[in-house]
Amino acid sequence: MTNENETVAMPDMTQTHPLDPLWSLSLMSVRADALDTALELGLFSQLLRPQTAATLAECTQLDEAALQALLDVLWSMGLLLRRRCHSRVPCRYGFELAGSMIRWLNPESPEYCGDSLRFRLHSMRRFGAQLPQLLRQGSMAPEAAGQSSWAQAAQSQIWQEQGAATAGLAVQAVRQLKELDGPRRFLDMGGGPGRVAIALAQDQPLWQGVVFDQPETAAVAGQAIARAGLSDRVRAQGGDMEQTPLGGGYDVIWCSSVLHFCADVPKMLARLYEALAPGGYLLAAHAELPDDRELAARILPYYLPLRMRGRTLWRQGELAVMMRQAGFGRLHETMLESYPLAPACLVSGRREAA
Ligand SMILES: C[S@@+](CC[C@H](N)C(=O)[O-])C[C@H]1O[C@@H](n2cnc3c(N)ncnc32)[C@H](O)[C@@H]1O
Repeated sequence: MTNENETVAMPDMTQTHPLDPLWSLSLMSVRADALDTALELGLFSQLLRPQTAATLAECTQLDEAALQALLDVLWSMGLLLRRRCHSRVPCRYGFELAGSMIRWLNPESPEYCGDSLRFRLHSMRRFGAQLPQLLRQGSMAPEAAGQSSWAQAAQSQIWQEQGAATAGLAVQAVRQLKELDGPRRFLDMGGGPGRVAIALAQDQPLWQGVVFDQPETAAVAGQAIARAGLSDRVRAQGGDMEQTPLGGGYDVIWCSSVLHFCADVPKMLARLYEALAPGGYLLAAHAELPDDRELAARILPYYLPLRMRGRTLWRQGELAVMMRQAGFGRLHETMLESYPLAPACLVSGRREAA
């Protein structure tokens, strides 16, 4: 109820409302639930061929009217194609998984990402629910993600995200390096399940490589390397990156989303520098806190849990400065727009030839 003295906002009919970005948050949450539900119920594999809500309801034993409404939402999200079946009323539509989504959402595809999508959604929601408590009580324990959870992640979401994005980005970054013809050696530091290393070895048939990670995760990588038939050129090594000898003479070290977990980053960068052969490159891909607000909006939500665990997200450019201080030359920064979940900055640096 308003009284005479209260004012009423007069929105501009032709513009979106200033509250639109906040209203969108609730709508986004429904979209996320729609995707989560479709993945949980295995709807996308049923939608590899065209289906109406009625035929899909019959084979899935789901409610037709509810399914119709869900399919419309999935179509509006660009996940399904929708075609009108007949020119009659009420009109019927056939739905089918959109061609651009088949590689990510068909469970039979080697690039299937359904588990990682669901995992990220659920873990972000769990974290979000703890926010008030975290603000009252202070940071979460830094070791909330212990060795076993990294090994588990390596078998599911990290494997899928490496297949969807990280491995391809690493291959492209390595191809751009100069003076690296012939047989070379690479290290994937904190490489998780090893899909990046597998892709690098497949792209560079003369190269040999090592995936270094904590022992339980390195075991997961070792199995993947064996399945890929690459055990003669790539091996997995278990250890603690800050303590265990890393070997030496590497021509390329790839290191993505790992340095956040180091207690002493300058010391770790010095170790990586020492592990390189003269003329070798470190390629370090990590999210940074950008100065640009819109870019920050894409990055900060994903890294809020990490920061609340007391881990560091460097300000834009800080990693490059630390690399320079560690002795790296030819520093170059590239924004990786298609890094999993949020953009990251790839900083490359060279151990200059003696
Ligand atoms: C966010 S994941 C990144 C995995 C991979 N580099 C990628 O970009 O997909 C971080 C990785 O660092 C590894 N890691 C964390 N602390 C480590 C340590 N002290 N020694 C070795 N590896 C560690 C984890 O086991 C995990 O595989």
